[in-house]
Amino acid sequence: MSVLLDDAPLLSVDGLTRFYGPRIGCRDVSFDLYPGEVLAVVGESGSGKTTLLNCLAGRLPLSSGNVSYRMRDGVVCDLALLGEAERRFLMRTDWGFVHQNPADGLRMNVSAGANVGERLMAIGDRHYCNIRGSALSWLERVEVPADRIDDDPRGFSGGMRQRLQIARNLVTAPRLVFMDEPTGGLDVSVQARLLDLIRALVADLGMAALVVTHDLAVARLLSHRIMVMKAGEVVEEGLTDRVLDDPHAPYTQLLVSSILQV
Ligand SMILES: Nc1ncnc2c1ncn2[C@@H]1O[C@H](COP(=O)(O)OP(=O)(O)OP(=O)(O)O)[C@@H](O)[C@H]1O
Repeated sequence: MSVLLDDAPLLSVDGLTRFYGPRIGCRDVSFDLYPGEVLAVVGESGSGKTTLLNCLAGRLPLSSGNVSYRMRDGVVCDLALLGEAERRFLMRTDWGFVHQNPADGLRMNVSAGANVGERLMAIGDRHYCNIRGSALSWLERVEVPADRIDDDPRGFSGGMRQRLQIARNLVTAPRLVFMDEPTGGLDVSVQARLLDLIRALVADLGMAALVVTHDLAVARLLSHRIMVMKAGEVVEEGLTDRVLDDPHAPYTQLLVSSILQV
């Protein structure tokens, strides 16, 4: 995949380190993410992918390092200095977070339409007809049948729930979306359709995304760039096709040749 990049990074990460007591979660991770760019983070279980994602999304405090984000008005903010209310506002508007388990990202006891509409209300939309109309068009976009708009997601299949979670996240046109194993736990055929959908939406909306996955095929399909982690540290980073076709680090070579089960 290729992408035309803005010249200033959206997210800049410098020396991000997170310990759990004496145990390393991730150490000295640095990278820039540009608008419209999709970065995959891969590595075997315990390599620090989730820790990194949670630190970036403000769900875990850093032990050291710095994460800065370029706001819509162009101002670059140190995320550690944002207040809780500002961070929550960012999370509801300019960012999305797609969880592996849709139940973690949806309100399971409210309707599909309300799940999507709620995010619009968070950015100030109060007009019922507009909200319902946008919810309906997003449900169509993610291939949830329109006649399910008033049903709650408890009655949805795993794939439908995940598509609804994606609609809920994308309805506010976020500039950055974090995805944690977005197709994990789904049947292979459901995964393939969902991946096509995510790929098309990310490209259409021009969002940046950070996708954590243990599946190199997912990384290949979705990402422009890939970062390979081992034992909490980045061992290789580069354009996805280059890294997967010509891995330099011995660990990446093992991953690619599937000797390691990630
Ligand atoms: N809450 C915690 N308390 C203590 N150690 C933790 C905690 N969460 C993660 N760790 C440790 O941090 C390291 C990185 O774990 P992390 O969950 O980030 O890896 P991962 O690559 O996301 O793994 P998986 O793919 O299995 O989710 C591991 O050694 C793990 O045991």
